[in-house]
Amino acid sequence: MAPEYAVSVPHPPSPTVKRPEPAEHAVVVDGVSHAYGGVEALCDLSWHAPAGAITALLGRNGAGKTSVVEMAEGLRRPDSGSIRVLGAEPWNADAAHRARVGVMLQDGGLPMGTRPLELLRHLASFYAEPRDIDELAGALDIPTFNRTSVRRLSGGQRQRVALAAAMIGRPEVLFLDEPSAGLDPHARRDVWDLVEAERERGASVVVTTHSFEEAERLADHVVVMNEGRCVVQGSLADVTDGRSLEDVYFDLTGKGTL
Ligand SMILES: Nc1ncnc2c1ncn2[C@@H]1O[C@H](COP(=O)(O)OP(=O)(O)OP(=O)(O)O)[C@@H](O)[C@H]1O
Repeated sequence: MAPEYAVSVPHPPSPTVKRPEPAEHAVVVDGVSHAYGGVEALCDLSWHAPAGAITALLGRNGAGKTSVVEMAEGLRRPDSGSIRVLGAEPWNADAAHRARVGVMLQDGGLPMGTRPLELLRHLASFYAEPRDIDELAGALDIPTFNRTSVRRLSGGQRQRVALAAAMIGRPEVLFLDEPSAGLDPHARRDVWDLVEAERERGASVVVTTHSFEEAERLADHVVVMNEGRCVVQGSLADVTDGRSLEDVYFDLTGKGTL
Protein backbone atom coordinates (compact mmCIF):
# COMPACT_ATOMS: atom_id res chain seq x y z
CA MET A 1 0.00 0.00 0.00
CA ALA A 2 1.29 3.50 -0.79
CA PRO A 3 2.59 5.37 2.24
CA GLU A 4 0.45 8.22 3.54
CA TYR A 5 2.24 11.54 3.83
CA ALA A 6 1.32 14.05 6.51
CA VAL A 7 2.69 16.83 4.31
CA SER A 8 3.03 17.03 0.57
CA VAL A 9 6.14 15.41 -0.87
CA PRO A 10 8.52 18.25 -1.79
CA HIS A 11 10.24 16.61 -4.77
CA PRO A 12 8.00 14.10 -6.51
CA PRO A 13 9.80 11.90 -9.03
CA SER A 14 9.96 13.36 -12.52
CA PRO A 15 7.33 11.79 -14.76
CA THR A 16 10.03 11.17 -17.37
CA VAL A 17 11.92 8.86 -14.99
CA LYS A 18 10.79 5.28 -15.58
CA ARG A 19 10.45 3.28 -12.43
CA PRO A 20 11.63 -0.28 -13.15
CA GLU A 21 8.94 -2.95 -12.87
CA PRO A 22 9.52 -5.72 -10.38
CA ALA A 23 11.75 -8.20 -12.24
CA GLU A 24 9.15 -10.90 -11.80
CA HIS A 25 6.61 -9.15 -14.05
CA ALA A 26 7.13 -9.08 -17.81
CA VAL A 27 3.82 -7.30 -18.44
CA VAL A 28 1.96 -5.01 -16.05
CA VAL A 29 -1.51 -3.67 -16.89
CA ASP A 30 -2.57 -1.11 -14.31
CA GLY A 31 -5.97 0.59 -14.16
CA VAL A 32 -6.53 0.62 -17.91
CA SER A 33 -9.78 1.97 -19.31
CA HIS A 34 -10.70 2.34 -22.96
CA ALA A 35 -13.80 3.06 -25.01
CA TYR A 36 -14.39 2.74 -28.74
CA GLY A 37 -16.88 5.49 -29.50
CA GLY A 38 -19.57 4.85 -26.91
CA VAL A 39 -18.53 1.23 -26.26
CA GLU A 40 -16.64 0.80 -23.00
CA ALA A 41 -14.28 -2.08 -23.79
CA LEU A 42 -11.85 -1.93 -20.82
CA CYS A 43 -12.77 -0.65 -17.40
CA ASP A 44 -10.07 -0.07 -14.76
CA LEU A 45 -8.38 -3.27 -15.89
CA SER A 46 -5.34 -4.54 -13.96
CA TRP A 47 -3.36 -7.76 -14.32
CA HIS A 48 0.21 -8.87 -14.76
CA ALA A 49 2.16 -11.59 -16.55
CA PRO A 50 4.99 -13.07 -14.48
CA ALA A 51 8.40 -13.21 -16.16
CA GLY A 52 9.52 -16.58 -17.48
CA ALA A 53 6.01 -18.00 -17.26
CA ILE A 54 3.06 -18.70 -19.54
CA THR A 55 0.04 -16.53 -18.77
CA ALA A 56 -3.36 -17.53 -20.17
CA LEU A 57 -5.83 -14.72 -20.74
CA LEU A 58 -9.40 -16.00 -20.81
CA GLY A 59 -12.76 -14.32 -21.23
CA ARG A 60 -15.93 -14.32 -23.28
CA ASN A 61 -16.11 -12.85 -26.78
CA GLY A 62 -15.89 -9.10 -26.38
CA ALA A 63 -14.36 -9.25 -22.88
CA GLY A 64 -11.51 -7.04 -24.09
CA LYS A 65 -8.65 -9.54 -24.43
CA THR A 66 -7.56 -8.52 -27.92
CA SER A 67 -7.88 -4.84 -27.04
CA VAL A 68 -5.52 -5.06 -24.07
CA VAL A 69 -3.10 -7.33 -25.88
CA GLU A 70 -2.97 -4.91 -28.83
CA MET A 71 -2.14 -2.16 -26.36
CA ALA A 72 0.63 -4.27 -24.83
CA GLU A 73 1.94 -4.80 -28.35
CA GLY A 74 2.00 -1.04 -28.89
CA LEU A 75 -0.69 -1.09 -31.60
CA ARG A 76 -3.19 0.89 -29.58
CA ARG A 77 -3.04 3.38 -26.72
CA PRO A 78 -5.52 3.24 -23.83
CA ASP A 79 -7.65 6.22 -22.84
CA SER A 80 -6.24 5.99 -19.30
CA GLY A 81 -4.15 3.75 -17.08
CA SER A 82 -0.73 2.31 -17.73
CA ILE A 83 0.79 -0.71 -19.44
CA ARG A 84 4.43 -1.71 -19.15
CA VAL A 85 6.10 -4.45 -21.14
CA LEU A 86 9.64 -5.20 -20.00
CA GLY A 87 9.42 -1.90 -18.14
CA ALA A 88 8.59 0.18 -21.24
CA GLU A 89 5.41 1.88 -22.43
CA PRO A 90 4.72 -0.15 -25.60
CA TRP A 91 3.19 2.58 -27.79
CA ASN A 92 6.22 4.82 -27.18
CA ALA A 93 8.82 2.09 -27.39
CA ASP A 94 11.72 2.12 -29.82
CA ALA A 95 12.83 -0.52 -32.32
CA ALA A 96 15.16 -2.11 -29.78
CA HIS A 97 12.18 -2.79 -27.51
CA ARG A 98 10.09 -4.15 -30.38
CA ALA A 99 12.84 -6.61 -31.22
CA ARG A 100 12.43 -8.06 -27.71
CA VAL A 101 8.72 -8.69 -28.23
CA GLY A 102 7.13 -11.31 -30.51
CA VAL A 103 3.57 -10.91 -31.69
CA MET A 104 1.16 -13.36 -33.30
CA LEU A 105 -2.02 -11.57 -34.30
CA GLN A 106 -5.40 -13.28 -34.60
CA ASP A 107 -5.69 -12.52 -38.32
CA GLY A 108 -2.05 -13.36 -39.02
CA GLY A 109 -1.18 -10.00 -40.59
CA LEU A 110 1.15 -11.78 -43.02
CA PRO A 111 2.06 -10.53 -46.49
CA MET A 112 -0.02 -12.60 -48.91
CA GLY A 113 2.28 -12.82 -51.92
CA THR A 114 5.24 -14.63 -50.36
CA ARG A 115 5.89 -18.30 -49.69
CA PRO A 116 6.29 -19.35 -46.05
CA LEU A 117 10.03 -20.09 -45.89
CA GLU A 118 10.88 -17.08 -48.05
CA LEU A 119 8.91 -14.92 -45.61
CA LEU A 120 10.57 -16.45 -42.54
CA ARG A 121 14.05 -15.97 -44.05
CA HIS A 122 13.23 -12.36 -44.80
CA LEU A 123 12.04 -11.77 -41.22
CA ALA A 124 15.10 -13.53 -39.80
CA SER A 125 17.35 -11.05 -41.63
CA PHE A 126 16.14 -8.30 -39.26
CA TYR A 127 17.57 -10.03 -36.18
CA ALA A 128 21.16 -10.42 -35.05
CA GLU A 129 20.57 -13.94 -33.73
CA PRO A 130 17.44 -15.40 -35.29
CA ARG A 131 16.29 -18.92 -34.63
CA ASP A 132 17.27 -21.68 -36.99
CA ILE A 133 14.56 -21.42 -39.65
CA ASP A 134 14.70 -25.01 -40.83
CA GLU A 135 14.36 -26.27 -37.26
CA LEU A 136 11.50 -23.90 -36.40
CA ALA A 137 9.64 -24.45 -39.68
CA GLY A 138 10.17 -28.20 -39.39
CA ALA A 139 8.67 -28.25 -35.90
CA LEU A 140 5.51 -26.72 -37.37
CA ASP A 141 5.48 -28.85 -40.58
CA ILE A 142 5.81 -25.70 -42.67
CA PRO A 143 8.01 -27.35 -45.36
CA THR A 144 5.07 -29.57 -46.35
CA PHE A 145 3.18 -26.55 -47.67
CA ASN A 146 6.05 -24.27 -48.60
CA ARG A 147 5.27 -24.32 -52.34
CA THR A 148 2.02 -22.47 -51.67
CA SER A 149 1.82 -18.70 -51.28
CA VAL A 150 0.52 -17.35 -47.97
CA ARG A 151 -2.65 -16.20 -49.78
CA ARG A 152 -3.60 -19.78 -50.68
CA LEU A 153 -2.69 -21.46 -47.40
CA SER A 154 -5.42 -22.97 -45.24
CA GLY A 155 -6.30 -21.07 -42.07
CA GLY A 156 -4.37 -23.50 -39.88
CA GLN A 157 -1.31 -23.43 -42.14
CA ARG A 158 -1.31 -19.65 -42.11
CA GLN A 159 -1.55 -19.70 -38.34
CA ARG A 160 1.54 -21.89 -38.09
CA VAL A 161 3.49 -19.46 -40.26
CA ALA A 162 2.31 -16.57 -38.08
CA LEU A 163 3.51 -18.40 -34.99
CA ALA A 164 6.92 -19.09 -36.51
CA ALA A 165 7.15 -15.42 -37.53
CA ALA A 166 6.44 -14.34 -33.95
CA MET A 167 9.12 -16.64 -32.56
CA ILE A 168 11.87 -16.09 -35.08
CA GLY A 169 13.72 -13.32 -33.23
CA ARG A 170 13.93 -15.21 -29.91
CA PRO A 171 11.66 -12.66 -28.19
CA GLU A 172 11.76 -12.14 -24.44
CA VAL A 173 7.99 -11.61 -24.40
CA LEU A 174 5.65 -13.40 -26.77
CA PHE A 175 2.00 -12.46 -27.33
CA LEU A 176 -0.07 -15.20 -28.93
CA ASP A 177 -3.70 -14.48 -29.77
CA GLU A 178 -5.58 -17.81 -29.85
CA PRO A 179 -2.56 -19.68 -31.26
CA SER A 180 -4.23 -23.07 -31.59
CA ALA A 181 -7.77 -22.07 -32.56
CA GLY A 182 -8.82 -24.06 -35.59
CA LEU A 183 -5.68 -26.21 -35.69
CA ASP A 184 -5.89 -29.97 -36.12
CA PRO A 185 -4.89 -32.05 -33.07
CA HIS A 186 -1.37 -32.77 -34.38
CA ALA A 187 -0.67 -29.13 -35.14
CA ARG A 188 -2.13 -28.08 -31.80
CA ARG A 189 0.25 -30.38 -29.97
CA ASP A 190 3.19 -29.04 -32.02
CA VAL A 191 2.20 -25.50 -31.07
CA TRP A 192 1.92 -26.39 -27.38
CA ASP A 193 5.34 -28.06 -27.43
CA LEU A 194 6.85 -24.97 -29.03
CA VAL A 195 5.22 -22.61 -26.56
CA GLU A 196 6.51 -24.71 -23.67
CA ALA A 197 9.98 -24.66 -25.22
CA GLU A 198 9.79 -20.86 -25.31
CA ARG A 199 9.16 -20.86 -21.57
CA GLU A 200 12.03 -23.31 -21.06
CA ARG A 201 14.45 -20.87 -22.67
CA GLY A 202 13.18 -18.14 -20.33
CA ALA A 203 10.64 -16.27 -22.45
CA SER A 204 7.46 -14.82 -20.95
CA VAL A 205 4.38 -15.82 -22.94
CA VAL A 206 0.89 -14.31 -22.91
CA VAL A 207 -1.68 -16.54 -24.63
CA THR A 208 -5.30 -15.56 -25.19
CA THR A 209 -7.46 -18.62 -25.49
CA HIS A 210 -10.98 -20.00 -25.31
CA SER A 211 -9.66 -23.51 -24.65
CA PHE A 212 -9.64 -24.73 -21.06
CA GLU A 213 -7.54 -27.67 -22.21
CA GLU A 214 -4.96 -25.30 -23.62
CA ALA A 215 -4.93 -23.11 -20.52
CA GLU A 216 -4.67 -26.09 -18.15
CA ARG A 217 -1.92 -27.65 -20.21
CA LEU A 218 0.19 -24.52 -20.68
CA ALA A 219 -0.55 -21.86 -18.12
CA ASP A 220 1.42 -21.08 -14.98
CA HIS A 221 -0.63 -17.93 -14.41
CA VAL A 222 -4.27 -17.38 -15.33
CA VAL A 223 -6.14 -14.12 -15.90
CA VAL A 224 -9.91 -14.21 -16.41
CA MET A 225 -11.51 -11.09 -17.86
CA ASN A 226 -15.18 -10.22 -17.97
CA GLU A 227 -16.74 -7.11 -19.46
CA GLY A 228 -13.41 -5.29 -19.61
CA ARG A 229 -12.35 -6.09 -16.05
CA CYS A 230 -10.10 -8.71 -14.48
CA VAL A 231 -12.30 -10.96 -12.35
CA VAL A 232 -9.53 -13.25 -11.14
CA GLN A 233 -5.81 -13.82 -11.61
CA GLY A 234 -3.26 -16.05 -9.99
CA SER A 235 -1.45 -19.32 -10.42
CA LEU A 236 -3.52 -22.03 -12.10
CA ALA A 237 -3.56 -23.95 -8.80
CA ASP A 238 -4.69 -20.92 -6.78
CA VAL A 239 -7.37 -19.90 -9.25
CA THR A 240 -8.86 -23.38 -9.57
CA ASP A 241 -8.30 -24.50 -5.96
CA GLY A 242 -9.07 -28.14 -6.74
CA ARG A 243 -11.91 -27.42 -9.19
CA SER A 244 -11.77 -27.52 -12.97
CA LEU A 245 -10.83 -24.28 -14.71
CA GLU A 246 -14.04 -24.63 -16.71
CA ASP A 247 -16.22 -24.59 -13.55
CA VAL A 248 -14.36 -21.60 -12.11
CA TYR A 249 -14.63 -19.78 -15.43
CA PHE A 250 -18.39 -20.26 -15.74
CA ASP A 251 -18.91 -19.11 -12.17
CA LEU A 252 -16.91 -15.95 -12.81
CA THR A 253 -18.14 -15.04 -16.26
CA GLY A 254 -21.81 -16.07 -16.21
CA LYS A 255 -24.35 -13.45 -17.05
CA GLY A 256 -25.11 -11.17 -14.13
CA THR A 257 -21.92 -11.90 -12.21
CA LEU A 258 -20.83 -8.28 -12.26
N1 LIG B 1 -11.88 -1.09 -33.38
C1 LIG B 1 -12.99 -1.20 -32.65
N2 LIG B 1 -14.02 -0.35 -32.82
C2 LIG B 1 -15.13 -0.44 -32.07
N3 LIG B 1 -15.34 -1.37 -31.12
C3 LIG B 1 -14.35 -2.25 -30.92
C4 LIG B 1 -13.13 -2.22 -31.66
N4 LIG B 1 -12.34 -3.23 -31.24
C5 LIG B 1 -13.02 -3.85 -30.27
N5 LIG B 1 -14.23 -3.28 -30.07
C6 LIG B 1 -15.23 -3.65 -29.07
O1 LIG B 1 -14.56 -3.73 -27.82
C7 LIG B 1 -15.01 -4.84 -27.07
C8 LIG B 1 -13.84 -5.75 -26.75
O2 LIG B 1 -13.39 -6.37 -27.96
P1 LIG B 1 -12.11 -7.32 -28.00
O3 LIG B 1 -11.88 -7.68 -29.43
O4 LIG B 1 -11.01 -6.69 -27.25
O5 LIG B 1 -12.65 -8.60 -27.19
P2 LIG B 1 -12.05 -10.07 -27.09
O6 LIG B 1 -12.11 -10.44 -25.65
O7 LIG B 1 -10.73 -10.13 -27.73
O8 LIG B 1 -13.11 -10.91 -27.91
P3 LIG B 1 -12.91 -12.31 -28.74
O9 LIG B 1 -12.84 -13.39 -27.73
O10 LIG B 1 -14.18 -12.36 -29.55
O11 LIG B 1 -11.67 -12.17 -29.59
C9 LIG B 1 -16.11 -5.49 -27.89
O12 LIG B 1 -17.35 -4.97 -27.46
C10 LIG B 1 -15.80 -5.04 -29.30
O13 LIG B 1 -16.97 -4.99 -30.08
